[in-house]
Amino acid sequence: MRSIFARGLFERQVAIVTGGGSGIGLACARELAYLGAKVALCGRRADKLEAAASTLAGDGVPGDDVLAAPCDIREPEQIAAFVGQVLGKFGRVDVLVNNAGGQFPSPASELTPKGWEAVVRNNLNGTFFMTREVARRAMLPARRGRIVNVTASVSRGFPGMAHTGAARAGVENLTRSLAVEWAALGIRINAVAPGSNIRSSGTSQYGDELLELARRATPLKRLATPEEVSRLIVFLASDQNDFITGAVYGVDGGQPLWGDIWSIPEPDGAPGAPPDVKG
Ligand SMILES: CCC/C=C/C(=O)SCCNC(=O)CCNC(=O)[C@H](O)C(C)(C)COP(=O)([O-])OP(=O)([O-])OC[C@H]1O[C@@H](n2cnc3c(N)ncnc32)[C@H](O)[C@@H]1OP(=O)([O-])[O-]
Ligand SMILES: NC(=O)C1=CN([C@@H]2O[C@H](COP(=O)(O)OP(=O)(O)OC[C@H]3O[C@@H](n4cnc5c(N)ncnc54)[C@H](OP(=O)(O)O)[C@@H]3O)[C@@H](O)[C@H]2O)C=CC1
Repeated sequence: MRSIFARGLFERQVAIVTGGGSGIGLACARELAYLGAKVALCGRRADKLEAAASTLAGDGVPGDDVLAAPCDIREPEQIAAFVGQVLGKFGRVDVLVNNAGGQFPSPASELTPKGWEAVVRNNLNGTFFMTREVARRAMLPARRGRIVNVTASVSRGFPGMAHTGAARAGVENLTRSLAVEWAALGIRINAVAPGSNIRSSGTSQYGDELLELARRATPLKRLATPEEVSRLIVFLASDQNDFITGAVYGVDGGQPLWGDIWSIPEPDGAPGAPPDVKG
């Protein structure tokens, strides 16, 4: 485990990382723990969380400084129980990384109400309910806290995954609203938007073909690691960040600026045909 930040940066702090069992979330949890934080991870699958706890133990993090417990962020009762567990064990929450999320590819016209809702609940509702719970029970009473929402690169829309595009855009706007509502209350809240070019447990499920397409559509012409995302999240989550709030940062190698980032059919009509202008 390595970090560009000084050991002890998060000494005596407690950090929740949702989706901390894999990928970007696990990279954040490892870095935060390396820098001195006590970390609480959640996800739906207990086996992934157990493996993550073993990884942290392998990094030399004392078992007492780690809590890894199942919690589906789509279920507000599970969020309340999880936050209660964290407060019961550690007594405070200084950092919340809302990283859990995901979706499935589908043409918008094929999305069922259930599929749409599953993705909006997973990304927008879950992020808000976790944030609200942590803020009310820990950060607002303490008048301090750092929240980082992990979204996705959706500034050009997300054709082929409209549900997640809408949900992530919702999280970005939520980030701005809460930044202002809670600015005077010691809380800073920002968002980090990875491109589809981070090689992780998440993107591996989309296959090598998509990752190669993403690489080619990236001006920097390479994929990134979860650790390259986590170091920005960790900075925004630290007390060293006091003057940035309500911001959304891409970690994407310039991908939103150029190229086709996602393989879907051309819109209806002959590719390249000029619009049918009458008159
Ligand atoms: C590459 C681009 C950049 C992004 C990268 C990343 O994000 S990396 C991170 C990537 N990591 C992740 O994405 C991980 C997290 N993502 C997930 O767990 C899922 O995408 C989830 C959010 C839909 C929850 O899933 P779940 O199984 O718990 O959900 P549920 O049982 O509640 O079902 C609700 C309804 O959703 C529908 N539906 C579901 N799947 C599909 C599908 N493949 N196909 C079609 N439809 C699908 C279906 O209608 C289903 O109802 P049904 O027909 O069954 O009655
Ligand atoms: N890698 C990339 O290129 C990109 C990633 N992102 C986003 O970054 C975040 C991390 O992704 P990444 O690490 O790559 O992928 P992963 O699939 O490895 O990470 C997603 C994590 O979220 C957890 N999770 C998903 N749904 C829920 C839920 N309802 N409740 C609790 N936990 C949940 C998963 O655990 P479990 O299965 O146990 O629930 C998993 O640990 C996600 O929000 C993802 O959408 C966005 C754009 C690009």
